[in-house]
Amino acid sequence: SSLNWGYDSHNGPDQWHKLYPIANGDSQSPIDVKSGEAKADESLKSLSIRYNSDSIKSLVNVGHSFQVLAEDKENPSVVAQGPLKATYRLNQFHFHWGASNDFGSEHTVDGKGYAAELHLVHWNSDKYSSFAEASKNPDGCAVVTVFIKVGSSHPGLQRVVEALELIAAKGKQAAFTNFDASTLLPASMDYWTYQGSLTHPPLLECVTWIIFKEPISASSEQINLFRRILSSAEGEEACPVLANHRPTQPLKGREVRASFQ
Ligand SMILES: CCOC(=O)CCc1ccc(S(N)(=O)=O)cc1
Ligand SMILES: [Zn+2]
Repeated sequence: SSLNWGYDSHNGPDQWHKLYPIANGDSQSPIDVKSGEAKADESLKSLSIRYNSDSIKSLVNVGHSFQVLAEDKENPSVVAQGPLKATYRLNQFHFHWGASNDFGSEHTVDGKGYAAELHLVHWNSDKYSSFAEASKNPDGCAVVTVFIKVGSSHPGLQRVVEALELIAAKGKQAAFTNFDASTLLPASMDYWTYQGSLTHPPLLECVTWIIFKEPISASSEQINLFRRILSSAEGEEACPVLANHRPTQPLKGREVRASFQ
């Protein structure tokens, strides 16, 4: 039976390798970004991000987290350029958080964790016909990543966190439209990039990671609303998702490049 993987001691990151041996692979994510060892690469172009608010459709509780789903068939939201050699379509975005605001991000920078981390998940629609197909290839996916630190309330995030009460229980889905995901991006487009994997099962090594250096801010109340997401279904004893971040993985010789000096 497929392990109902999660983030508890009995089904968490240390157990995943039993059903997903790639967990111990050579190109796993997240990693600790050592800023002094990143290679400044002038050939890295600036990112081209075109998000349109009519491609965002719904919000779903997937048990260990929630996802904002994008319609990725016609007039999609896309990312291109930067380290990418193709156009990648937005499939969904989601967040990772921890039990306290002292940690919760998946990637870290020089050992420092943030309170949360936003992942905007895209797939290579020049070469593949779906996320599932793309995820079987090293050039299949691109995840644009934004660190979230605790500070002032984030206006763009407020619509997302207010909608979470509609999908408190595992499996719940709600309409969520007319949302401009670009409001969640930081002002600076400086980023690090490296080749890695999905950060939870199936842990496929299909991701070009693009990590913005500048975090956005969210209030502790907004981040607290993430923790009201339940891994339990309606009618079951409520089990809040207090944390859903994988520990950093060995770099195993991979290079991290920086788009800035
Ligand atoms: C091919 C089926 O794969 C899935 O459904 C997993 C999707 C999945 C998408 C993104 C990520 S993350 N945290 O690395 O951005 C993990 C897993
Ligand atoms: Zn993620």
